[in-house]
Amino acid sequence: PGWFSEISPMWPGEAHSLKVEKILFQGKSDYQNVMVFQSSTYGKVLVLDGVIQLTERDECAYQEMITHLPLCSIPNPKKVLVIGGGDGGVLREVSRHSSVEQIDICEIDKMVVEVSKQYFPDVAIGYQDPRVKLHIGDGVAFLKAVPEGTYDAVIVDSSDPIGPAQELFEKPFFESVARALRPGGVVCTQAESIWLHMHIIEDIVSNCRQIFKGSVNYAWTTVPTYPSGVIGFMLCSTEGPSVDFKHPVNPIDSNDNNISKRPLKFYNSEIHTAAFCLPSFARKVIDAK
Ligand SMILES: NCCCN[C@H]1CC[C@H](NCCCN)CC1
Repeated sequence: PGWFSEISPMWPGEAHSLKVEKILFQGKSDYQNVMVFQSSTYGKVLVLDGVIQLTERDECAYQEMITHLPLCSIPNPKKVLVIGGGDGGVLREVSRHSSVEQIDICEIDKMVVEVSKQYFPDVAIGYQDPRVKLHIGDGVAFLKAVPEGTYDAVIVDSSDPIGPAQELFEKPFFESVARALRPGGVVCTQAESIWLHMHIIEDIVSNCRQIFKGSVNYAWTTVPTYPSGVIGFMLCSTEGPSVDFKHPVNPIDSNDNNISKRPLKFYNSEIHTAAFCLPSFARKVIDAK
């Protein structure tokens, strides 16, 4: 018992804390320290290098939004690639889309997959979908090997720019995503917090505007256990059939066809549209022409 505090140079001077009931796992993979603990009020918690990745109580807000914001914005997603997302939560959400035929996932750290399957079965259930193909490796290398125009959607469910995910925030990676997408294809990336990282977001937006010639939008959601309580996403489309991210064209089917059989806890079409409404200090930077 005691408290876990998420102290990081990425959010100086502040730290979100969770009361710990029991530490369930501690290990060191080839890439990072991995820990799982039972919290008093948020269920089990996954921590990588001291940074909270997900809790059982609020992971729905992140996994549902990062998945359905892109997939509900195009009429008939068939081929989807997940970069990162080793916990399997995004796979669980992608599986709700019956139009999807192929789900590739490229996760660099095998320990994250194994630990999630053991301690977060309701998250890792996504791996049970027969359409899922798991590749353990570096997302940048994976994308280089992908034939041009392969995917309808790419979801970049990364950790933060300090550590293994650093290159997933840089220009060459965005260029390789654009090449792997079909015309009018969409990408959704984890894009930090408007309260903490406006400078990182500014760089990401500027790179995306140069690379993605369709639309480029920033959306955000609330995740109480992420620092500042919010996290954002970059939604971009390649040149081709236009994509209006703010008005979903592909509603989530009824819940009978998804692997987890559980209903959506967070996402709906109103919150989809609302997610793109930004406070003035953020809109000034993000929508700057
Ligand atoms: N599938 C869940 C993966 C979670 N991705 C990230 C985990 C770290 C988190 N830090 C938040 C830092 C402040 N923006 C961002 C999401």
